[in-house]
Amino acid sequence: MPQLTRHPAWTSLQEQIAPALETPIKSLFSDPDRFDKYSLKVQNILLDISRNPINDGVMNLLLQLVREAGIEQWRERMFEGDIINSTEQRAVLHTALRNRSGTPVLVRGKDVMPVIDHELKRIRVFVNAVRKGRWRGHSGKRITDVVNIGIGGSDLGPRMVTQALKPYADDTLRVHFVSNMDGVEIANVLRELNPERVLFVVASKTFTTSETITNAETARNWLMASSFDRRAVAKHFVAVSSNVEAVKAFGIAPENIFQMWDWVGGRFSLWSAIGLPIALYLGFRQFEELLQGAHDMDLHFRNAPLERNAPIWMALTTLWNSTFLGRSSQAILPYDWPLQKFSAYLQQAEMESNGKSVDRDGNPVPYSTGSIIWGQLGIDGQHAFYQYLHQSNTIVPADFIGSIESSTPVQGHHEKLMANFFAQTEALMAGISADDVRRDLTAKGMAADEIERLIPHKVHRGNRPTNTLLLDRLDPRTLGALIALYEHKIFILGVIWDICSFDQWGVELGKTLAKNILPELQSGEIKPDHDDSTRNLMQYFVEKRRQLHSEG
Ligand SMILES: O=P(O)(O)OC[C@H]1O[C@](O)(CO)[C@@H](O)[C@@H]1O
Repeated sequence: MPQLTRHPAWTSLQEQIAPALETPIKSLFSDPDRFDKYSLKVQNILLDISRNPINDGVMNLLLQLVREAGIEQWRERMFEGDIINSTEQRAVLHTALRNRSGTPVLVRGKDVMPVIDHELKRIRVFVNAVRKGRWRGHSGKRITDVVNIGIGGSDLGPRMVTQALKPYADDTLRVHFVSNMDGVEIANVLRELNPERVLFVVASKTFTTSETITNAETARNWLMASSFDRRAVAKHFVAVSSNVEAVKAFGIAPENIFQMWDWVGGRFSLWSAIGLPIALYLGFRQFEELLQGAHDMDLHFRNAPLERNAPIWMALTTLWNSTFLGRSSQAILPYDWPLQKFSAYLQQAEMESNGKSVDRDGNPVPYSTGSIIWGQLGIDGQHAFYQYLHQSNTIVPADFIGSIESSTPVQGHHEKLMANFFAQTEALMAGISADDVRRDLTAKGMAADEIERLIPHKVHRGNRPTNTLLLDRLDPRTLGALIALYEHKIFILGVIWDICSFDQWGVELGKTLAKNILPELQSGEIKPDHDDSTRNLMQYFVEKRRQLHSEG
């Protein structure tokens, strides 16, 4: 498979860079059909990409490029369970986890749907038992609180979704999340809980992740300290993992282990038993709705023509803005309070997947790959970093996500929120010229010399690209579709960039070094083979710590 730069469309697109940078986006709207051409409705999501520096010629070339990169073949290979995670020799089948169509999916000739359905059934039975009070704590009390212990993909998905769908939860169970190695987090969570009524879900695909195992051990000690016998673990701990032996060694009974498989990447795993906290919190039916929404998006991605295919559009706008126009970051800006964690979730999904610099064959790629994903709730961001978005010299393409109906309507709020939503994307594209500033200030009666002094500060150059995603409302099905939309975008970009989006070797080196450093911090004997800075800092840490301890 040739690298991106060898495709004919790559060369043609290079010639389009200068004109795209010189052409104001708003001038592209001289085409009266632009909005219709560059917006589409998929499930309950209206996607508008018209405010990007992309004209019809560029769009055609981008579509040619994605075809030349073999997206149609790669897409089928993914859905069909082919081994496309080449460095780990694995299939990539988060789509099978939400396959509601009843069709088989073969991995190395074996249908994986029966094991997926079996595990889903186990989740349903377990969730119903806990929620209805048939599954009780060791002392016979009803479970009231679920604590998910996991990190990265074993945390961010369930954490984001449970928050996003809070309006759909009842009062049956509370959920809490512990991911951080800093003991402050677990201490804060445990302080609020009654050990007789807690269910811990230890979520770790590998069950070797040091943060998770450390937190799980602390939770188990806390449980034991409250005068329970060891058998209590069976009623208060379940695990989700593909490493059954390690979970058993930890002391969790085999019947309390929910399975995941090596063909599910951690950051794509909320559709598996990693979603257990979601199902416990919302009930199994709502979890199924989430799966259904994602499956509907899968069908759209698989079947809609590339010309009007939402994940393809999302990928192409990012590709054009980043690899071609050099805009290396992308802001995710939800105007839906429940989507608070959405940018953090996408940060892992996209940056862990596409932050690569060699192609599938290990050759360096001569172009930038994955964007820097960041963001927060848009309305709060307006009072924090939007100044930068509007007037700095760095252009940050942004996705604006809002809903037509609030999932928790409160009189007088939603229109005001959405007025800001529409205003910001309009301002980012259109800006305000010196003439307009002059006219405004003159109308306000300001003195001419004062006006001229202020003009350069008040001008907004505009021309900043945005995508708008307008949801009917943030319900489980729509959220499922929204997440799947971004997952496919990530996949498509990986195909175009010719990188392996499904491994994450870049997280390993730091983990290995931390393992080596730990005994040195514990013993206080710092080895000479660190670089000077690391050695001196560790030495300072050890000595200062000793001193602080001795001072009490
Ligand atoms: O589920 P596990 O195996 O504990 O891994 C947690 C996270 O750690 C990572 O491997 C990165 O360190 C992620 O890819 C993963 O989501």
